[in-house]
Amino acid sequence: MSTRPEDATSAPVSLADLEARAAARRERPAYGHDALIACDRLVRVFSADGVEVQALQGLDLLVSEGELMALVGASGSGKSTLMNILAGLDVPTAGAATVAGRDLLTMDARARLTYRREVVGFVWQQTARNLLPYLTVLQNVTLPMQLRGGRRRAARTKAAERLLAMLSLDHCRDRRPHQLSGGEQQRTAIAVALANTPSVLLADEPTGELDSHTAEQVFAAFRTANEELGTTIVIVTHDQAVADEVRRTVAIRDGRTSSEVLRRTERDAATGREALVAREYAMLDRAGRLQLPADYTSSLGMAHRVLLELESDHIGVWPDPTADGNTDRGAGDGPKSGDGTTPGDGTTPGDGPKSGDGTTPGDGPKSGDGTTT
Ligand SMILES: Nc1ncnc2c1ncn2[C@@H]1O[C@H](COP(=O)(O)OP(=O)(O)OP(=O)(O)O)[C@@H](O)[C@H]1O
Repeated sequence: MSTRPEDATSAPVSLADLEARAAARRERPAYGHDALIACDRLVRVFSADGVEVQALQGLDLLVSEGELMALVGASGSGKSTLMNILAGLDVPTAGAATVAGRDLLTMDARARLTYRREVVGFVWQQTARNLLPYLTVLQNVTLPMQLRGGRRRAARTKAAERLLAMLSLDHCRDRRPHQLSGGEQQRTAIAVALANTPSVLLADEPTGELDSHTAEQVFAAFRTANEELGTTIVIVTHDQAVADEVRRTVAIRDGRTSSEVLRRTERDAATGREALVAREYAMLDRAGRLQLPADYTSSLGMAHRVLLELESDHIGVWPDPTADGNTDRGAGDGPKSGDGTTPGDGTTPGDGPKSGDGTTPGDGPKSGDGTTT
């Protein structure tokens, strides 16, 4: 049975009730309080030739310590803008962003420099941006340690050699970047980015210029860093193979996080076989906004206005029955159960969670929905 908002009994609210609500809100932990990266309604507006471009339009993103995740999105969706902000190279117009407890909006120039040297490491697509051509691999890796200061030369060399060994680059130690393959250059870039043991490693299209086999090796280096050093890693990528390899892929659309794919290994109860199952989730932002996938809405002719119905365990979304082309159903008819439009009857997108399958609500659509790999 549906529970419409107007069904709720509206008892008078006393001043004491309001005070209790306000106190409960104050005591609630802040948004993203336990995340390593927390972006809260992040906005970045660029002005060029008198025209304003809203590159980020209230983007929310939380990344936990120790995660290895990918960011994907069409060209112009705002990925690089976000990465530049997280790297401390750009400042958002509005919103809030913290990384490892550093407030990215209020840092002064000095704090920003320390942040870039010690808290984040980055790997860019272009090798020229990652490595100094006239230094050897070992010198490239020890340079950030030297700039940070505090360690003797022998300790720096030892730490750099450990990183090179971890990333299978020992043989490249004394070579210059032009004497390395594309994959070795990017793995060296990872070693440089890890030199000062940052909390977060950011990578913008790190496999963009590599063939698939080499890209695999570079991705393996990120995984090694994540597993052996516990570094939190965020990779912007167009490479579906990379996106498929991580447990969490966040999609950015029009300057906001729009959907997430979470992957986990599940064992088939009947066969005992393990399989990687991927599920796509839509993101509900802090203002309660939800971006429905464009292919879902267009397949049902949804535009501008949709009908919502609150059920005990889900919310139904239906095309506006009063819109042109939907005149067969009267205004306000709403989706009645048993009329063939109720979720679960196989006619709604995604078909909703199935009952009796032993999974909890929120598990999302089951195999056969196109998201299972
Ligand atoms: N410095 C700038 N001045 C003006 N507009 C900018 C600037 N940087 C980015 N933009 C605009 O902001 C939007 C987001 O750009 P961004 O580079 O973040 O997208 P992206 O998702 O990284 O794209 P791509 O995958 O092509 O690199 C685009 O419309 C872009 O033109």
